[in-house]
Amino acid sequence: MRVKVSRTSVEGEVFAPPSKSYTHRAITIGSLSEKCVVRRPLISEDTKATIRACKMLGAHINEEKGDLFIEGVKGKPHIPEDVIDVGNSGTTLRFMTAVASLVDGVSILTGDNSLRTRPNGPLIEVLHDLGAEVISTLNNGCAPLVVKGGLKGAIAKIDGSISSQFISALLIACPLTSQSTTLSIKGELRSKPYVNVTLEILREAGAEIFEDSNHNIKFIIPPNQDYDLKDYLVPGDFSSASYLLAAAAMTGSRVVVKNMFPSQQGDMAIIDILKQMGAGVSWDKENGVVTVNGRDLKGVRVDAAATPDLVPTIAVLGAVAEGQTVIENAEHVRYKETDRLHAMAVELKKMGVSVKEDRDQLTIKGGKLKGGDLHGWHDHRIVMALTIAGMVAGDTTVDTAESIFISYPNFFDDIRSLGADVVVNKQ
Ligand SMILES: O=C(O)C1=C[C@@H](OP(=O)(O)O)[C@@H](O)[C@H](O)C1
Ligand SMILES: C=C(OP(=O)(O)O)C(=O)O
Repeated sequence: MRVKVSRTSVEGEVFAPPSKSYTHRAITIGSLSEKCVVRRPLISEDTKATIRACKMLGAHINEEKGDLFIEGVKGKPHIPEDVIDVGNSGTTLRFMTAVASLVDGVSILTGDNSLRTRPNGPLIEVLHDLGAEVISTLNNGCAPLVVKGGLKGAIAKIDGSISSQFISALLIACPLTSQSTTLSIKGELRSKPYVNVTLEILREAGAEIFEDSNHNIKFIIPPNQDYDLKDYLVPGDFSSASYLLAAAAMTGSRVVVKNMFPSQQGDMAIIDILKQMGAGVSWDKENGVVTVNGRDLKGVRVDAAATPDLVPTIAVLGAVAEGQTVIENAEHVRYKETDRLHAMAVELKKMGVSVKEDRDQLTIKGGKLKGGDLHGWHDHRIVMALTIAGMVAGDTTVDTAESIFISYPNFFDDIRSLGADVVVNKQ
């Protein structure tokens, strides 16, 4: 699928889609509970992968009027009857690898071409230390993964620099084992807010996990716990909303985004980043309403350690801002659906922008964008970021646009409802 984007501004109100991260966790933890209703979940390709995997592991999940009704496995997932295909979803792979480690038997997990390049080494090692056996069939730490259950508690350490999803996965599985676990994080924990999202929902489900952040972060997890996530309303997604807010900021327009209540999402940082860049932004937290008034933007220095999913958005903002934008502490952004630092550098250069790519950062000199035929890299966040850049440049096409179905299926409808001239060509 290819989109053709013409130069346009945006104006109006839109309701942000539900959070992908909260939805994955609510379905997973709901499936490990006895009964659960997940209200207003995100239904997208990635969250469908989690629904599929949880069903394979024994949960019954029905969708009714947009809500998910789950009859769960009460902490005891079943042996899956077939290979679990998680598609493009890294979150699903990491969470289900840990959940499969609780199964009394063998599970096999795989996914699409992109998913099968993503690293899992630290998770595989620590699951082994905790009593399960996980084999990467190609011995490269990537899926396909064969998981032989037997997870028990222990004292273990894990590298936090590649993906926080490893830690979230362990926090979900370990409370259900028969021995206590102490999990220490080696080095810096990147994407930490996502661990806080996990802890928030686990605690809502009644789990007890203690965090000690004195030196390195350490989690102490008592054994033999039960989950009881009864009724969970998924909040709006700040990563998805970032494209709408940035579109207004970049095109000098006014947009109101609703369903933006405060939560544990690190990507709420987009609001401060836009303010620092000079956009007019107000956030009515009580009513969950963010209003952006676009103005001339100036370059900014952003530490992306906690907010990797904002990087494509910040990169296009930097590309139209006056002066230099530096996105630092971003090496983990290379381990996503694609190497997003490289992808954004390549595509912005096609638009005439000066970009310097280092291992851990991008340095962007903002200026005038020129339109072009851009590659979306089969990556939803690259496609959405390039689409809004195209609204400034005009005369732009972006291919592999179907990847928006991974996290924000209504993205083109929403941006068009704000007046953007974006034509979707299904071929
Ligand atoms: O746990 C989650 O829901 C996520 C964690 C982040 O990944 P990493 O922890 O791998 O950086 C983020 O990039 C991803 O989109 C969603
Ligand atoms: C990286 C992402 O998700 P996941 O890791 O679940 O594939 C994302 O949504 O940008």
